[in-house]
Amino acid sequence: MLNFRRSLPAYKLRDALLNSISQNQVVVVSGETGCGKTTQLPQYILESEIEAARGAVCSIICTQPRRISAMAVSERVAAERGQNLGESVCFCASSYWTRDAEPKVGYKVRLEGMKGRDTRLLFCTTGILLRRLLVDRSLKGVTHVIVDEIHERGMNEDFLLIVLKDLLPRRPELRLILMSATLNAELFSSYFGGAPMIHIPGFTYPVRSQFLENILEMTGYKLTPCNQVDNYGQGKMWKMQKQALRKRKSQIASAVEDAVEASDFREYSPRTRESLSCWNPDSIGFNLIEHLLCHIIRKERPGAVLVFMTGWDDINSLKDQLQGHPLLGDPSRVLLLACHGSMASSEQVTLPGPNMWAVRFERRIYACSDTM
Ligand SMILES: Nc1ncnc2c1ncn2[C@@H]1O[C@H](COP(=O)(O)OP(=O)(O)OP(=O)(O)O)[C@@H](O)[C@H]1O
Repeated sequence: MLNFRRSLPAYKLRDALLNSISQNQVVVVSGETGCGKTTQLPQYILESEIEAARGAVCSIICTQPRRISAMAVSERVAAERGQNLGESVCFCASSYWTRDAEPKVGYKVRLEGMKGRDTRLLFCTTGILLRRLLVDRSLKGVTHVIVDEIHERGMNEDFLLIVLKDLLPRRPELRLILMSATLNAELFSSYFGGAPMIHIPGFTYPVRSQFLENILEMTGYKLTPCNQVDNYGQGKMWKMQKQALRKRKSQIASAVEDAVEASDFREYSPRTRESLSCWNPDSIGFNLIEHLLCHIIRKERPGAVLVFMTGWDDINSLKDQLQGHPLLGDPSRVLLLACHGSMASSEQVTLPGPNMWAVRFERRIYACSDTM
């Protein structure tokens, strides 16, 4: 585990991050998904506090925009530290901490939580920290606040930043660390009076972008005017009709059509060019998704696929369609998972068996890191 932690891009900047945090009240940290911001930086701070003999008095709060990430991250961090959430399994390298006194990792989300007297690193939702601020305006005893995923710009997150900015002059020893993907770091830095920015370079996983034309070329799938209307089942005929009869194009659809027209796609096969000429950008295209999933599952080693949809209706209808497919609907090979904020957290965390594929449907693309 230690070797894995050291292999993450964040580790190379550990000292620089800690130095900057000790010298500045606010620091903005950015880096690509998976570089180790969420799981590592809070631990670096905790470890440096332990090294400075402040482990028993530090209190680090790391906010997450969603319940599922607060819970999953705390579990992961506890596991990396050889702990179970809320209890201590002490094989700390230093013998300084007795079993009971070892600083622990916990989480708190609405109506659920695992934290105790010795919790020094707490993952919680933004809403939980806002609620605490209602009754404890100066965050008494808190030494570090880490606001993660600030680029998502939710109402709660923005409001939290306003409240924290107001609090900082009254708590000069409090440290605020803002973490974001690469987007918008400057914006947050300037909001906090030019706070220093640290960028963690490097990818943990290689990322390749494949656009529609590449997918059509790769899979040989042919789009026709008829196979792009999705089946929402008998009860939802209105949705199919809306798709088929839509007269006014959305702004995005018009922009996409203009871009498609402007490009001649000369390097692609006639089949792909023909498909693109009749593509309806307003349609989600369940059939294309089904075809692509089959292609991935047949060609690649077992793994996971995330499919982002626009809403619960789409998620359910697509899942229904795939369940009837001989390959995708085979529960011994593929685990189909629908995920939505209204579902219980236990339902959202289901793991596939060995050598099985997991295909998970999500509504929000920015939730992908949690799901991974
Ligand atoms: N629950 C987990 N199980 C296994 N590995 C995990 C888990 N959580 C994180 N990891 C590993 O730890 C690495 C760092 O994850 P971390 O969440 O800290 O990255 P990040 O930079 O915060 O990404 P993001 O911006 O998406 O939150 C990941 O690349 C992944 O390999």
